[in-house]
Amino acid sequence: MVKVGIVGGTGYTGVELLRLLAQHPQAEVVVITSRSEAGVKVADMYPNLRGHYDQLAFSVPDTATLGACDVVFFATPHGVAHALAGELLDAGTKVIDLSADFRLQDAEEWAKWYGQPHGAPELLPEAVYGLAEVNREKIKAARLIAVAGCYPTATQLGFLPLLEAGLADTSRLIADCKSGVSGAGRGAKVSSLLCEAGESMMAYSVKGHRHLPEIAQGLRRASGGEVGLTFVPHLAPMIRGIHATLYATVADRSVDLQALYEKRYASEPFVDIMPAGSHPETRSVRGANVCRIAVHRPQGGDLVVVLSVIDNLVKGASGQAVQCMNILFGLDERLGLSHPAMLP
Ligand SMILES: NC(=O)C1=CN([C@@H]2O[C@H](COP(=O)(O)OP(=O)(O)OC[C@H]3O[C@@H](n4cnc5c(N)ncnc54)[C@H](OP(=O)(O)O)[C@@H]3O)[C@@H](O)[C@H]2O)C=CC1
Ligand SMILES: CC(=O)N[C@@H](CCC(=O)OP(=O)(O)O)C(=O)O
Repeated sequence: MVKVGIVGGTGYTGVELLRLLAQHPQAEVVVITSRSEAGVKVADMYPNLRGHYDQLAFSVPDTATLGACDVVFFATPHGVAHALAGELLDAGTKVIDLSADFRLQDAEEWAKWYGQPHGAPELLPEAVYGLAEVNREKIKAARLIAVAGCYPTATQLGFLPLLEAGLADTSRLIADCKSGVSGAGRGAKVSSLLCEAGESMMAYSVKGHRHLPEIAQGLRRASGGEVGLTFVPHLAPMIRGIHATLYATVADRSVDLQALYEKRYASEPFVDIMPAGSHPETRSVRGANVCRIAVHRPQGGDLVVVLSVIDNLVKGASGQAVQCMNILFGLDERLGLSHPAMLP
């Protein structure tokens, strides 16, 4: 059994980790932290977990207790893992960080986008970007994993086959993405209220969103050169889900894009290339660790449109983190993650 600790157990990604790990046959959550709910039993706060974690209670973060775990997940706001990861790694505990603390390789770029100095630049060289579909071998040997962000997961998985094959004009890529409101976290915010987010939709951070450098970093790695990316996120009136509509110019009209995508992801357990002409819905991945992709070339022209959907809390965060844990500990990658999505 892998002994698991979770820092930040009361947020949406923390409780989603608990839900997924409740069915994991080879992992046991032994520590879960919350400063505000210390002493409260997990199943008293989250009744969906009754019968699964009846003895487990929140405790204040303590590196000695967390350091006795095999792996610690950080489901915390940006900056928290910077402060604690080093001590845990020294204690021999693996760290899987769901925040963006170690996703950007350049500490100065991180500071620019996150508005604070990077708190642990010395750990950046060993941090492995947690997107199994590009980094599986590195994840196997990692101590510190920076789980890919939600928009970056949907966007990178959608663009990768085109970029790796050198088919797209990388100077002009467009990612038009919609997210459910749970992407904003559980903290109270006016913009997350039902009366603000329901029955309405809006773009935000068009000038520059902090996921732009993360996506661009991944696309540069895939294409082997600079990329020109326009990324526009939108808040959509749903709870879970990301829908990415991706645009790229592919001058060679003879390429069989369906075959290209099917081949690229043929051995990936969590990427589903849908039949030609499909329109994947976010509800088809709700609760599941799956990215469903459809590739289109409208009117047979130069412009390729890729549709990519994930559940932001599963393949975009906690499911992806469990997938990384499975790889890291030499387990079957699908453990705890093979359930289908919820419909309706
Ligand atoms: N929501 C989403 O769809 C996605 C979120 N993420 C990332 O995952 C992380 C968590 O997100 P989410 O679950 O939405 O976050 P929330 O804001 O909902 O939850 C944050 C959790 O962190 C704890 N926490 C806050 N400050 C500290 C601190 N200084 N030290 C220790 N614990 C702290 C809180 O508990 P307490 O204050 O009681 O200690 C709480 O349990 C974020 O970095 C987010 O960007 C990544 C992908 C998708
Ligand atoms: C709808 C919404 O607000 N989404 C969040 C992104 C989700 C998230 O938490 O970002 P990380 O993956 O970097 O952790 C945002 O735009 O800031």
